[in-house]
Amino acid sequence: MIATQHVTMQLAAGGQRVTILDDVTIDIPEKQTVAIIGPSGSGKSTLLGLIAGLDRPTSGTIWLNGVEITALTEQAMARLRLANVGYIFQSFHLIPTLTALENVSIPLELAGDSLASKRAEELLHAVGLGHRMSHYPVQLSGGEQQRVAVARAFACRPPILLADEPTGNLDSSTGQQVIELIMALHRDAGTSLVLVTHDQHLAASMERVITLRDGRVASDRLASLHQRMPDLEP
Ligand SMILES: Nc1ncnc2c1ncn2[C@@H]1O[C@H](COP(=O)(O)OP(=O)(O)OP(=O)(O)O)[C@@H](O)[C@H]1O
Repeated sequence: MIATQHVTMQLAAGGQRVTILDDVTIDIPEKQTVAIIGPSGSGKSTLLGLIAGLDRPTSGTIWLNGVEITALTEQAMARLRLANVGYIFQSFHLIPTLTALENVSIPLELAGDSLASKRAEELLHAVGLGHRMSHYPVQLSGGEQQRVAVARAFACRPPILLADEPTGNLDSSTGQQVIELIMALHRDAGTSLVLVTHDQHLAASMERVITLRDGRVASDRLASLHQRMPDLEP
């Protein structure tokens, strides 16, 4: 479903070339839940952005749903992203001049859905915001804005959901509600879920935990069911 092969990312900073990702090879099957963890600056967000096709690696290849995205034009990449990838940002990234309903409708309209507005309404009801549809982002709390962003990310029923510290700007109980919402939608829609987080507890609830250090994969572990659900009887 998601594969990176020998992905390296270098950027110029202060007149020097800095290696941000170094030979990253990972393979994520359909429907798997994955946490990417690691120290600040280890390359987590950069890797997620490359998987989403928001940027291109210096070398190496990336495959989404059987397509080598590193070989696509910008236009083809945008089309593929719309159909395959939902992305949730730490700071919500809603369009401030559009209402909640319009923010969720946009990807559906871009995908040519003739019932975009109706489907966006259903999604906002599903995330508990049926009473906030005509509110602008500034009129919504952080948790509400993130729920709109979650509805938007799931709008086109993408097979891949990427989230970059989705609870980073929320208090712990609001963050927990947003995670429960993401997990419920993930289960319903059968998406793969790749989540960057600093939260060890959240990481431990994913099926697999990939740790980056200095731009390299330092460890890649499948969690046992007991680690993920400690209350389960042996
Ligand atoms: N446009 C850029 N130009 C130069 N260096 C960059 C650029 N973007 C990111 N970096 C550097 O790349 C490294 C990795 O950044 P990245 O945001 O991927 O790390 P991260 O693991 O997500 O960090 P955090 O947990 O703090 O969000 C950092 O050292 C950062 O300073």
